[in-house]
Amino acid sequence: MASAIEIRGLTKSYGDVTALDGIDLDVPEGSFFGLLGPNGAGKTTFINILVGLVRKSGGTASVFGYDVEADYREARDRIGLAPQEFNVDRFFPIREVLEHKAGYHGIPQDDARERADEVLKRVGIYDKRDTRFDWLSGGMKRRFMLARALITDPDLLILDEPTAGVDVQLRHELWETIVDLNDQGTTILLTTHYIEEAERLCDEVAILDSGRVIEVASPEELMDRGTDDIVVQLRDNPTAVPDFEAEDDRVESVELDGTRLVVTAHQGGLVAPDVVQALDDAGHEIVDLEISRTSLEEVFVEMTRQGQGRATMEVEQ
Ligand SMILES: Nc1ncnc2c1ncn2[C@@H]1O[C@H](COP(=O)(O)OP(=O)(O)OP(=O)(O)O)[C@@H](O)[C@H]1O
Repeated sequence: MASAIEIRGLTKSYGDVTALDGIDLDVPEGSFFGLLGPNGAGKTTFINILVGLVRKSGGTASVFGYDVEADYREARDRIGLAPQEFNVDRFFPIREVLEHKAGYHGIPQDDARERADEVLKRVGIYDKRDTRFDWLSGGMKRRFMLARALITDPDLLILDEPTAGVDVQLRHELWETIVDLNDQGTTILLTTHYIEEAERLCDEVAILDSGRVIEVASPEELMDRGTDDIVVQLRDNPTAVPDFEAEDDRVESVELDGTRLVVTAHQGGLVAPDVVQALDDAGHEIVDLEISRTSLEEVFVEMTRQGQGRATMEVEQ
């Protein structure tokens, strides 16, 4: 599949600080791609290089085959960016802000009005079209940021923490809108501190830590790397249970505490039936069984722990 984003040996230094330390990355066209990393990992720097706000120190970066510096205009016109910060002109009605933005990207005035109305409807704030940005609620501001990113009908939509600080209801609405866009072919690059967001939405995630890509995988693959707990409640009080560790190399540890048995294993869902069978064969009656899956968050924290312990991810409340 062609790449929407192709990065080779990308570096960026701010004086003594190395923000990006030789990144290689391919984001396939049409994918929903997550960029995860603790604070200071280099995510914003990466995005800013793609949209021409920051000049790279070395390496190459292209968007749909256009170099982000040499072919700046072509590359930039294909990208819609919803940044973390509200960098919006606050003195004009939001529909006008959108029309200006469209004009800047070469969209004729009549089409610009039509597009502005369309994207405002799409994100559900059309009735606020004559309101100034400052007068919108926090959630409406987030919606507006998405509308502004969509005004040029981009092939690549970059969302830098699009749901930061919004309530659960709106988060789900924004997710729906974004998934719709992806279904229609828009490539999405998402950074988020909400691990659940990445887990739900992304086909693939890259984990960035201290300016390096330490992993690229699907959320499922990453979760399979962690261990799950198979918790079995037995009726009797056995002194010994079958040697699960010796029988299955996916099993990491076994702990028996009275009638409670905990088998910690990779791919717990697949190991559990064998555990049940072995216990049954050994004559133990099972009263209750529960599998607690490792979360992407646990895997993430483990992977980025070396990065000076700065991993600070939030969990949705
Ligand atoms: N303009 C700048 N001048 C100097 N250092 C900078 C500048 N911008 C970023 N940095 C540094 O580069 C590193 C990467 O920062 P960046 O903002 O890209 O990380 P991030 O992953 O987006 O973090 P966060 O999740 O906190 O937004 C950090 O050490 C940061 O302090």
